[in-house]
Amino acid sequence: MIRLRNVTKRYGETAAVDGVTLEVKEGETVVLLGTSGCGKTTTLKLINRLENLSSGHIEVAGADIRSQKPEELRRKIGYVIQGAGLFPHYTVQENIAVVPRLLRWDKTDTKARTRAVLELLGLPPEQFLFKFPHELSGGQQQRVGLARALVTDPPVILMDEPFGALDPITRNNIRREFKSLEALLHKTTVLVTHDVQEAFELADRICLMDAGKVQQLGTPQELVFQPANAFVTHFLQEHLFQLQLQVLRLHQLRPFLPLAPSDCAPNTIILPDTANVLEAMQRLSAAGKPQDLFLQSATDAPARSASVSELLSAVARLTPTLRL
Ligand SMILES: Nc1ncnc2c1ncn2[C@@H]1O[C@H](COP(=O)(O)OP(=O)(O)OP(=O)(O)O)[C@@H](O)[C@H]1O
Repeated sequence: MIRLRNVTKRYGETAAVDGVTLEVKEGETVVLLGTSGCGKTTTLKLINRLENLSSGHIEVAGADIRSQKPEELRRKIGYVIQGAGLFPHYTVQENIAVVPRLLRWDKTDTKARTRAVLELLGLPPEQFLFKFPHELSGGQQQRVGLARALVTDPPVILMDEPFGALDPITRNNIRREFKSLEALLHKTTVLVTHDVQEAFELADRICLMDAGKVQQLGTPQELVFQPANAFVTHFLQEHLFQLQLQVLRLHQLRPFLPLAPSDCAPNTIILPDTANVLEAMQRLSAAGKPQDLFLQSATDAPARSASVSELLSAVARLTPTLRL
């Protein structure tokens, strides 16, 4: 759906983006991750032509971006920026209608679609349509920003630090909601963040950048267990144990876990074996007393159960097998 080939952007002598090759498949979420100044935002802006390429090629939906007018290209792309970027003197309704108005949509259609998209994002229209941005919380503003990007139902969404301006708790909550949003499920998405946790939570694949170059493009599990070079190892080091637990699914631990007893204790925590190990640990520790976890499987594989220590020792036995 989006293809970057050997993309470079120079500002004078500096290459902000330096020979980036990257493909984002239809329906996939790729997260551009890296420290400040590594070229994430510039890469995003090259895709929707807010910046022009110095060299290389970018295709969106099979067509070279330079073969189409920027307005035409941007019709296929929703863009969400940090701090939502709402117009302060426009109401929520007017903010969301900006693009439909440019596209000369029928007013009744725009209103209906605006209401639908607000509902989708958990903002009851009767309560929010006529509010101004300063009357909204940061999280609500962010959702309006997302509504604005989604209102024309574009196949591609670009997001630049969409949760960057929020406090950590709101950020976590919105991120969780956002992940389960039906409206975003099938969109081809490129999201920029410098937050490692956020990248690992949201990405199908992560593109880790440094100094304008791609250091590794891979699934979260590949980055953790098969880092491409010393930079990747060093970048993830601080969070490594948590990331390992986050990328491992319970079903991967199956061979190393005891068979469940035939009678499941009444206070057992039941989780599907597609859940990640971190979630399982969090559930077990939140219980406040020793409990067992029961793994529920969609297949008819024999049932497994585990205590915290059994989970940890299964992780220790599995992880060496995942390294190159
Ligand atoms: N318009 C510009 N003119 C000159 N240099 C620029 C311009 N835009 C970006 N740069 C430089 O290009 C490099 C990459 O910037 P970019 O904004 O893409 O990084 P980033 O990874 O998104 O950083 P951040 O997380 O801080 O937003 C930086 O060194 C920046 O100073």
